[in-house]
Amino acid sequence: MDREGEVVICPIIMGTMRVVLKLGTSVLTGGTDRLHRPRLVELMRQMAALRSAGHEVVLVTSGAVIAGWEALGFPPRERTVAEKQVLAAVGQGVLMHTYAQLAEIYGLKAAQILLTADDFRDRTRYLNARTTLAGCLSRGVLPIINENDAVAVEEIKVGDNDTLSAFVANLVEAHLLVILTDAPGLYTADPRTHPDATLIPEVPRITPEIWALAGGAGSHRGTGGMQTKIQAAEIATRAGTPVVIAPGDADNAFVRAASGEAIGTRFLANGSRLEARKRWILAEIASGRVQLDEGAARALRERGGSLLAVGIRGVEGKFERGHTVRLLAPDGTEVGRGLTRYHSGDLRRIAGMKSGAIEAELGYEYGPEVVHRDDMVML
Ligand SMILES: Nc1ncnc2c1ncn2[C@@H]1O[C@H](COP(=O)(O)OP(=O)(O)O)[C@@H](O)[C@H]1O
Ligand SMILES: N[C@@H](CCC(=O)OP(=O)(O)O)C(=O)O
Repeated sequence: MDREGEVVICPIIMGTMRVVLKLGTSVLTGGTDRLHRPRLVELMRQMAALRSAGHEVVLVTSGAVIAGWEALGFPPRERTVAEKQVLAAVGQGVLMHTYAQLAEIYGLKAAQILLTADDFRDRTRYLNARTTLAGCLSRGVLPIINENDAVAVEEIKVGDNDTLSAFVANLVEAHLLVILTDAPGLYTADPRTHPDATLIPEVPRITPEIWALAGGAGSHRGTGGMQTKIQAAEIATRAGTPVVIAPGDADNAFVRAASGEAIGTRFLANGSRLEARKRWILAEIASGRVQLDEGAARALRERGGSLLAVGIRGVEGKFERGHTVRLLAPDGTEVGRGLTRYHSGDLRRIAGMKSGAIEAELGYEYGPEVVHRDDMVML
């Protein structure tokens, strides 16, 4: 294999970039019911080309369930959760073995990292995952991530790998997230059902109109269709990471997207890159909702204040101290997200109270700020 020649086709990108690549089932199968090996070879070649040009690549890959289907011979459709988990458990091994072999061809070592929602919710696990990923990258190892489907039940799952890839992009503070799929990008409507739909090359901001473009779940093999891809773009761009959704079968698609070439749809970063702690707050799955009154919403938005109990009108959901909650203005818009210092039961009791009354009500207090400014991300 002419590796030298292949590496040359990666155009020069200034500085070192850390790029997260997400490969959906649709790309890995090429529309079939099994892993499409030639396609995997080609994608690994592109990852190796970026690495050789001095960039860091983190792969988030689907494909465990489909590989399990290939190995065991029964399809995932209409199977119980336990049966799908068997497919994923068998398939993940096959998938990883395939990647490890391909990586070897290009002189790369691959590492498997399986994550679930708890790894983003729990600060210690989050930091552990970050350390492992950083260690892999600094040693030139290619981290290959999937959801830990074999053990994750619905309640603790991220649920789809588009969202997982955005969480990972946050975790590693990526400069770019590239999502390769079987569509040429975001279209004005689902191109499967609307042949006259056209490509949207750039999305400066994710508005309700953009959300409305996403049809339901995509192919019968994929999980979330375009909806979860827009959700991923929203999570990543809010933290300052641009996102490209591009066709996995296009020539050199990953390298071109990483090089800034116009391919697929590019979602521009929303503001500057967030600091690491705030990325964690954004990446975390919000456990509850706190409704603010007009004055509190204004204090947070205009004066950069912390949230005090007196400005809280209502509390929804069950959450512990230190969990992320959504902060909602009276009109229902999300003002921001932050780590709460009081659990949901306590917060219901002290909502609307002046700070001085908290201790008398609860018998203790964790300070006047329910969500401190330093633990908050404004949206
Ligand atoms: N507005 C849209 N633009 C492009 N594709 C869309 C749109 N709405 C829905 N889709 C569907 O999303 C599918 C890709 O999602 P999915 O099947 O989950 O792929 P993957 O396995 O790559 O995650 C496309 O095949 C397409 O049919
Ligand atoms: N974790 C699953 C894939 C879940 C998923 O989101 O799939 P896809 O929509 O194809 O990216 C698997 O490995 O089969």
